[in-house]
Amino acid sequence: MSEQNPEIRKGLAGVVVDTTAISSVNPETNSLLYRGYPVQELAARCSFEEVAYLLWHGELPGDDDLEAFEALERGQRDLAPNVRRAIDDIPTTAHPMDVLRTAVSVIGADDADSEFGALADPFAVVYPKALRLLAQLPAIVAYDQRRRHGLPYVAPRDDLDYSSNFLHMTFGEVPDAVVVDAFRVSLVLYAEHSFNASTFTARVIASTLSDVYSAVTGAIGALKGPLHGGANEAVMVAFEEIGSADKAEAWLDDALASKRKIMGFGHRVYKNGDSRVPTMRASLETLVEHYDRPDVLDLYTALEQAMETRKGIKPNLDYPSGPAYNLMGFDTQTFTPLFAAARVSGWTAHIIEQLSSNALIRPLSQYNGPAERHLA
Ligand SMILES: CC(=O)SCCNC(=O)CCNC(=O)[C@H](O)C(C)(C)COP(=O)(O)OP(=O)(O)OC[C@H]1O[C@@H](n2cnc3c(N)ncnc32)[C@H](O)[C@@H]1OP(=O)(O)O
Ligand SMILES: O=C([O-])CC(=O)C(=O)O
Repeated sequence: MSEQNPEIRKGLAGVVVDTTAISSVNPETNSLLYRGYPVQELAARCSFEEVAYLLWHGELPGDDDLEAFEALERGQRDLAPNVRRAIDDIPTTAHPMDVLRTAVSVIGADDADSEFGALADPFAVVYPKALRLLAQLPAIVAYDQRRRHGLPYVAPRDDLDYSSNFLHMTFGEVPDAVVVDAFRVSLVLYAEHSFNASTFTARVIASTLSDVYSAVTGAIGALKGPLHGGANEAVMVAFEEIGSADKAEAWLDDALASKRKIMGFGHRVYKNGDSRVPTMRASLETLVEHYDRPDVLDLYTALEQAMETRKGIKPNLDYPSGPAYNLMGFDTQTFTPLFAAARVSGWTAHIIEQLSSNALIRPLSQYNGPAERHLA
């Protein structure tokens, strides 16, 4: 690369910026591996807790490891009173991702030992904070949805697994097993995806030796955008705009004519379909059957087929997860915070990895402003 004619890759498209042992996204084989395991196998057989453990530790837990891990996670699920007060002070006109971002900041400001420190052992420094955030994000997300409906905080239950407790704290009861299972699958699929925009944001912030909470707060900000995690919310908005399957084609033609991006379709890395979609679509199908809502699947399929015909672009994970979260009873604006609650496992695994072999992330740019000039 010469200074005169540097190769510029807008959006870092196709640029390999570092190595990672956490996950591998393989568009050629349409596969996604977490620490070597296909995500479909993990989604079929593992709890979200086991997957978070795998991402952080590099191996699946044995029985004793899992028991100890679950005890730690279940023991820290409740929110401190000042975090709840901070949430209460935020107007309900604020987006739930803004609430989540703020609540994580408050948790970080409460941690008297928030700095990375000497970095002799990044895992030892980051892991307890990562686990605390993983345990507390459901309480923030659930409470925020409830207060918007005038409902009180529901205390966590330590006899429930992560997914069941999350739903219990949101809805005040644990729904049928089929619903809990679809929710668990979504969390496993959302947990990790290599150097996506929010994870890269977390790594950039970690690379300056800032702190875990700043890195996670920044990642939440990056995830909020509709080109990234915000798309699951935007999918539902589009479904509501369309209304029914018979209107999907006309809606799409209008949207494309006005140069709109169709949310939940396309991907920077997968150009021939997102490896996670079939698994999440199968879970959506179980929900459609459970709630007897074939209209949802009809609309899903109609828009997917129209998009394939018009643009040849396939859905990403946000496409099936949006309607799935809607059927479960989550508010549309709560969808991206659910993504964040799962992805905090991946973000923090990457923060540990970044710190374990750190280099300040600071690329170059080519200047194209005015030539040197001087004050008159
Ligand atoms: C879990 C996740 O975060 S997955 C991503 C979630 N985001 C979305 O669903 C938002 C909608 N999708 C998009 O905006 C894009 O597909 C992105 C941002 C995800 C990927 O973008 P890129 O890799 O930069 O692809 P790019 O934007 O260059 O698209 C290539 C072409 O396909 C078109 N295209 C890509 N996605 C879409 C879409 N969803 N709707 C309409 N056209 C699209 C682009 O307009 C572009 O067309 P052009 O060459 O005529 O200009
Ligand atoms: O990898 C990406 O760019 C976006 C994505 O699918 C994810 O973060 O899950």
